Amino acid sequence: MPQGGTVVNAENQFVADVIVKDGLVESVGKNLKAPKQSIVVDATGKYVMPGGIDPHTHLDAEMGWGSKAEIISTDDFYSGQAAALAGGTTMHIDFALPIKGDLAAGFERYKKVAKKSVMDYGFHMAVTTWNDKVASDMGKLTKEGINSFKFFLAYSGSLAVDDAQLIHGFRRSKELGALPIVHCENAAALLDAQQRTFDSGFTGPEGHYISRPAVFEDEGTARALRLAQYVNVPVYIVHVMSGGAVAEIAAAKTRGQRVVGEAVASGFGADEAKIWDPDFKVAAQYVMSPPIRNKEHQRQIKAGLAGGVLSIVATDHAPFNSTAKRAGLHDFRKIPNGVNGIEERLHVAWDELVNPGLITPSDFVRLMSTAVAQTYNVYPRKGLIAPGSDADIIVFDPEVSHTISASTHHSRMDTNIYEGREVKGQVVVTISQGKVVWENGKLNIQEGAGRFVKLPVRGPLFEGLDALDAASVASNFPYGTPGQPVVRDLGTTASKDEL
Ligand SMILES: NC(=O)NCCC(=O)O
Ligand SMILES: [Zn+2]
Ligand SMILES: [Zn+2]
Repeated sequence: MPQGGTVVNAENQFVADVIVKDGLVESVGKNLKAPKQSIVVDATGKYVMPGGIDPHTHLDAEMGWGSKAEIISTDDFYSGQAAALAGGTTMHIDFALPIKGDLAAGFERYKKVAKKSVMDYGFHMAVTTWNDKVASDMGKLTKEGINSFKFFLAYSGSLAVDDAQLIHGFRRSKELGALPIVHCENAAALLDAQQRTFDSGFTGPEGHYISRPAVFEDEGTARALRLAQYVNVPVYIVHVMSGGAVAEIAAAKTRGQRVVGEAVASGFGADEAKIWDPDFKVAAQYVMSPPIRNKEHQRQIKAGLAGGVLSIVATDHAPFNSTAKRAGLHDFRKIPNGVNGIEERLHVAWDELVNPGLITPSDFVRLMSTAVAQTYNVYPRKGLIAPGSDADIIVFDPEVSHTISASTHHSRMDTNIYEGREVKGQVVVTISQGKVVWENGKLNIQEGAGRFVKLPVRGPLFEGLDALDAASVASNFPYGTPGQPVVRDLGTTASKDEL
């Protein structure tokens, strides 16, 4: 297996050989003798890293994301994962969506469509309403390998929850030791701004950008964080796209909250001006929510990643091809929201973060793989190159340049938001479950070889929360006995004006 390369884990990097056996890393060290029949990959002068883990994808997603049209995303679990492997991602966590609010029915559908998988995957479950069955299904799903629940504060009328439902969801997630995940935007302000923007004649994709100013994301992020503080539950903020949201997360962490901030490659590696392109096909592919913002926001997101305020880089790969995007030809509110990224994530992040010296290769491994494995409690099985860990490994050549294009990518998308971008650094070999699945620009994958990775609840993020609970109870009872109601003599007969 990889010989002579520089092994890079989140904590360190060192020159070593890696021996793989039966899908696991057997040994890591210098001058190891490769067992007979084993495949040797010459990694001299290259990096050998844990396979990427993308915690935010929407394959075979039966939602138009804001467009309300029942549109299915262009990549299914076969094509999306093929693209992932070609880009060095060896596991992803997809968002199972409820069917008419029914979590159990939604999860059954996703288990079926995932059968065509070629690599390991997990699931989050989205919660889009609140009732006793939702609360009960959340408990059942944690027994089936789901340890995180998604709440959208946007997409009114389809996926959005209100504050009361969010508080219920936070409380139930905490009870279960499951991580609540939030899409943060202000739904009411969005509806107001979208209507006013459309009425002002901005019906094209640029109307999407105009009607989702950063303040809506900043407010939604602050609200989600404060309600998580109220419930005292760890919280994961998806696709942070604004500098204000980065600042809200930094403030929450400073006051002691347990927050995982997620960036997405498009949030710091795509050109926000393209949504103004006169060609609808070009512009519409950049419609995602929250929108791709300007270079100053992108700078703050990169600083957040380099400085540890943001912990993870994902993609939010929600691929809708140019035909699907035409649902909003005359009304930007009907354009299915989403961009590609599952194949480009490592390349764009390396080019934007490592090549300019903002982060080290070890930081890169942490952001792209290790922090995801730790957040979702599958470390060190995943996210590490060490004996006993899964043999999900990539060989990365930092010297090779290549150009990103829909004409060569492995997604079924007919567009690519990074079209024509030249990047320095490329995944040249991907090993998944101990097998070489990507080498010399060729995939060698097998439908059905993918495994559903059950994600355990009550990971490290939930350790010691009760002590915090006790402290917040005490701080709410500056007088009297914490937790004890005050006993008063209210007399026995109500006065006549009280009757
Ligand atoms: N982000 C986006 O525009 N589409 C995917 C759905 C979501 O994550 O909001
Ligand atoms: Zn979202
Ligand atoms: Zn998403």
